[in-house]
Parts: sequence; structure tokens; C-alpha cells
Amino acid sequence: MMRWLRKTEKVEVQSGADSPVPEAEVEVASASEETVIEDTAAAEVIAARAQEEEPEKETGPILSVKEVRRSFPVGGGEIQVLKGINMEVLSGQLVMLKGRSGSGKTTLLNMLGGLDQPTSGEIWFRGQPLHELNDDKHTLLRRDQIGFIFQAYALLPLLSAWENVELSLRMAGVPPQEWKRRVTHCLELVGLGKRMFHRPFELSGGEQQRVAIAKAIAHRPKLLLADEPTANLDSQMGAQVMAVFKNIIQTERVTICMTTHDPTILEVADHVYEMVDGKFIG
Ligand SMILES: Nc1ncnc2c1ncn2[C@@H]1O[C@H](COP(=O)(O)OP(=O)(O)OP(=O)(O)O)[C@@H](O)[C@H]1O
Repeated sequence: MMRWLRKTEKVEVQSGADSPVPEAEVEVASASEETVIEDTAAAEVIAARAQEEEPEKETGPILSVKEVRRSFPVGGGEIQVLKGINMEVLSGQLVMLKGRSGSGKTTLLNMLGGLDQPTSGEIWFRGQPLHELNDDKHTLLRRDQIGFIFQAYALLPLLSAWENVELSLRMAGVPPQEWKRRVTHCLELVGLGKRMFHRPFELSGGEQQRVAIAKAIAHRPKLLLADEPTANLDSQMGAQVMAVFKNIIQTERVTICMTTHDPTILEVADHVYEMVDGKFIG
């Protein structure tokens, strides 16, 4: 059973009866602690911590895409994959790109994350022209402001959930004294407070994907890009991942843009773009 609740409540994510973790709690940043705090000084510490953990809410578009085209050289000619894409993603939205295999979803997602450049057109991310930045600036921007989630989780198999998340903080240049609290916070946020020291092979697919989410948000990105994040999961685990996405949009003030083939999860999106042969329809 899954509920999406106000910030001061808990979100319960209940997995199957045969799951190693019958019930995982996804706690919304320190909120449950508020109910048991009687001491004023302690309450102030908790409130300060919650404020620190929850970045300011931004308003307006975080991403603007204008007439983006992308073609690739193939053989002696070229293939046009994106044929004039226009889109706007507002801060705090969950936006989905749906479409048949080969329609161009991943090609667009790569461009939104600065992994590839349009052949023509513009992509603006928080006021910065991604289409004009050089490789070094793209790398810095990705490191600081963008998180990626992939269909195949992309976790390091010999590292525990904790170590996987910690690694992303190291790579983002976050000071070591912040690692412990941030790793704990992120893993609790995705409902894995009790499985922090398991390695990927000791976790279910849904749990591995939730570790990947914790890893992707650890450095506090503004934008999370997810390529088919539920494609390898059954419907219940897929729903858990979507519940976590909804939760982190509220608590981490992140904006999410994801691709999907799965019609059952479209209803939780704030906006759905349907792509057909390199263009949006409808
Ligand atoms: N580097 C490249 N060189 C040549 N063709 C490419 C390149 N990258 C993508 N394509 C082609 O662009 C088209 C769109 O690919 P893309 O991966 O964006 O589709 P998709 O909608 O994400 O598909 P799927 O749902 O299967 O992941 C495909 O026909 C693919 O072969």
C-alpha cells in the first residue's frame, strides 16, 4: 500500500509479503521527529536541520528547450533523430517522455543532461545555455546540479548501499564531514534505513533502484534525469520508485524528467510529452 502525504507525515511503502523487508518507511525529512519534540531547544535544532536539508523552492522553468534538432552521421549520409523539440519543465515537476522504442527519448534526455549537444536549437537550464557550454562546463554543471538514474541501476557491485552513495558525495567534492549525515538521510529517504550496509546483490531490483536514487540525489542536484527507471521492475516495485520520486520532489526540491514505456505510471506525472519519430505530438 502506498500513500503520498503531506510533508509532516510519513510515506509508507509496503513491499510484497515475500520481500526481505515487508515494510519500509520513507520518512519525510525529520518531520516525524516534530511530534515527539517537547524540548524547545531540541525543536530548534531539528527545525534548523530540516531547513538545511530542504533547499529553497524555485519558481519558473528550470529547463527550456527550443526547436532542438539532432542528427547523426550514418554511412555516407545522416539520420535525423530529433526534429524540432520544444518543451518547458517547471521547477518541482515530474515530467515524463513516452514513446515507442527508437522515437528519440534517450537522445533528448542525454541533451537535457548536457551529455550530448543539439545539432541546432537551444537548451536553457536554470538560465544557462547548455547548447553553448564547452565540455568542462558541462562536466561541472552535471557534477553540481544534475543527477542521473538508469534502467540498469549502475551501482558498483562490490560496494554496499552506503558506500555507493558516499562515493557520489566524494566525486561531487562534498566535504567529508557531511558524508555520514547526508548518506544516512538519503538512504532513509528512499526507505532503505535498515539495509544501508547490504551490497547490490543482496537487494531486490526495486531496492537497488532506490539506492541508485539515493546516490543520484546525494549531492543535492536540482534536476534528476531518469532513463526508463522502472523498466526492469514489476508493477509494485515500479510504484515504489514512483512514490519515492514524488517524495523527493517535495523534500529535496528536485525536478524530475524521465522516459518510460509504462502506461501504468503516467498518471503520477505532472506533464507527459509523447514522442513519435523525433517530434512531440498532442
Ligand atoms: N550516436 C548515434 N548514431 C546513430 N544513430 C543514433 C545514435 N544515437 C541514437 N541513434 C538512433 O536514434 C534513434 C533514437 O534512439 P533513442 O535511443 O533516442 O530512442 P528511444 O526512444 O530512447 O528508444 P528506447 O525506448 O528503445 O530506448 C534510434 O533509431 C537510434 O538508432
